[in-house]
Amino acid sequence: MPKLDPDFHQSLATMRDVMESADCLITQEEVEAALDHMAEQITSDLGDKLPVFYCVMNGGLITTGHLLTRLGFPLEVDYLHATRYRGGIRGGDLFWRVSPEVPMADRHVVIVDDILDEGTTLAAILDYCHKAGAKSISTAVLVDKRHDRKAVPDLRADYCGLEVVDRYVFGFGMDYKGYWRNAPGIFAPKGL
Ligand SMILES: O=P(O)(O)OC[C@H]1O[C@H](OP(=O)(O)OP(=O)(O)O)[C@H](O)[C@@H]1O
Ligand SMILES: Nc1nc2[nH]cnc2c(=O)[nH]1
Repeated sequence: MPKLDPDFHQSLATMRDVMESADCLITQEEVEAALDHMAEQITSDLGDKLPVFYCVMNGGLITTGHLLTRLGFPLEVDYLHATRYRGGIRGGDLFWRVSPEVPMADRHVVIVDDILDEGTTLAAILDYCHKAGAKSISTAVLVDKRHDRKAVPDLRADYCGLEVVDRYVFGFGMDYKGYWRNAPGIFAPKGL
């Protein structure tokens, strides 16, 4: 019989406990309503522009999927992978893992991410889009975290679903130490 790995069981128990004891900040119903509203605004602004949507992996995956199925107009989808938290709960230098494949030049570009926190990630991606010659650049984030530590003062997304308090959050694409991106709503670990 194979030996059981004690670290595995410890991690499983810890991650179950994180979810069970977490505070639910935003319910799935509230997230869905926010996505409906974002989709209406985006449709009205970009519905006749054949835009390209770029998902910021990994966190943007779930927001992008839910948002795109609400958009009833022709669009293209691509992704880019830039990360600065890399499984931790504090941001570091931005690391570009994968650059976009669909060229941005002369296109209406929409960047989709899960969260605008300090804004370092979004600011760097905006810079990339400008340099790549996008015709217009729009940003869509599911949540904006309320605090005064933005990398660029007053940095905002063009389309923002919800605001969250200044706590480390997970769910709907956002991870806690790599886990629980699948949590259906937005949660904060107890005590964080
Ligand atoms: O506004 P900022 O403080 O720059 O943080 C926001 C970014 O942080 C998260 O990504 P992360 O680097 O954790 O990578 P991930 O998408 O793989 O979780 C999130 O998905 C955003 O892209
Ligand atoms: N999961 C997660 N990722 C982040 N990236 C920046 N802020 C956050 C946060 O609060 N939660």
